[in-house]
Amino acid sequence: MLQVRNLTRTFGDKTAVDNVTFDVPAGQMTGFVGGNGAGKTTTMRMIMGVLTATAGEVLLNGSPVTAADRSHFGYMPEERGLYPKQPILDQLIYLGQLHRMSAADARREAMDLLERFTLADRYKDKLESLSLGNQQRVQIAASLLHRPTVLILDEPFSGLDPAAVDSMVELLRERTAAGVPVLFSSHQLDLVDRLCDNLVVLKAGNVMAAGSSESLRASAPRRHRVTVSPDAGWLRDEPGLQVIDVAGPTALLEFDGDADTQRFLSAALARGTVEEFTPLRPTLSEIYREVSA
Ligand SMILES: Nc1ncnc2c1ncn2[C@@H]1O[C@H](COP(=O)(O)OP(=O)(O)OP(=O)(O)O)[C@@H](O)[C@H]1O
Repeated sequence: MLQVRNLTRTFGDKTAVDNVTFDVPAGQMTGFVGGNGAGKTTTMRMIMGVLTATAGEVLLNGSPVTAADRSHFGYMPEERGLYPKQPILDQLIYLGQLHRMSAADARREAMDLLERFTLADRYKDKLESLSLGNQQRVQIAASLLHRPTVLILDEPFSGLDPAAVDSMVELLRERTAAGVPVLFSSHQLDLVDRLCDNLVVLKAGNVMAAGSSESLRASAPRRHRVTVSPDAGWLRDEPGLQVIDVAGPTALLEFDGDADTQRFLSAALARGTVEEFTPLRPTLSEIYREVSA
């Protein structure tokens, strides 16, 4: 487990990251979301040690993370840093060797990753000859090559077509299942919904919500959709709930924390027919919108 504890970073008199605390559990994918300038990249840079923290610390399995630990991390930085003029495979092998892989192992792993990203036949090509999306696939291969113990990925999905997103998702799921903590930032909330076991929401350098998807969903407002007849007008006067929206016989209700939904259902049945009474599970993107509003 990777733990971020009270991380803070100031630039002059601006606090970009302000006392940020969250966990990236082993074997889970943690989505890191927040608007432009929220502080995601700055936090990831501090986790990787490429930027010093003004305060706070990063722990790996309970101990302060060391340079040796970090050398086993996989990092996909915001500023993609490969060499445009070098052939793809050569530079992947070189990067693997920097992580103490043998040339043969690095070649095997690199070709396997290129295969999965349908780039195997381009292995001799210079990086700059690839489309931007394909360059991005090579960047991903570079961060996964040495079988990292922790993955820190800054916007790994940006610029990928749906097929590449699927390959990336499959790869990340494999690594996660093998026990690797994965933290990735994204503005693509549909992907975050699809992938995340955990979510961290940052706004102006502060954590607005953090935790497992289940706990965040459980602590979100309890909403139900109800369809009643002959009319839904009486709902507005019902205690213990707010009517968020009404369209004809169907209403979106938000119950107070301690309200008894079964008592409400009995009351509704006493007034007529209840066609539908459905608890709504909020999506992570709805939770994100709620907490960062
Ligand atoms: N080197 C720097 N010098 C001064 N300010 C910086 C520096 N790096 C980041 N900042 C500021 O810190 C804040 C957080 O930026 P950061 O890049 O971490 O946000 P982000 O959440 O990754 O945003 P985006 O989604 O747009 O990539 C911003 O206001 C940014 O301008």
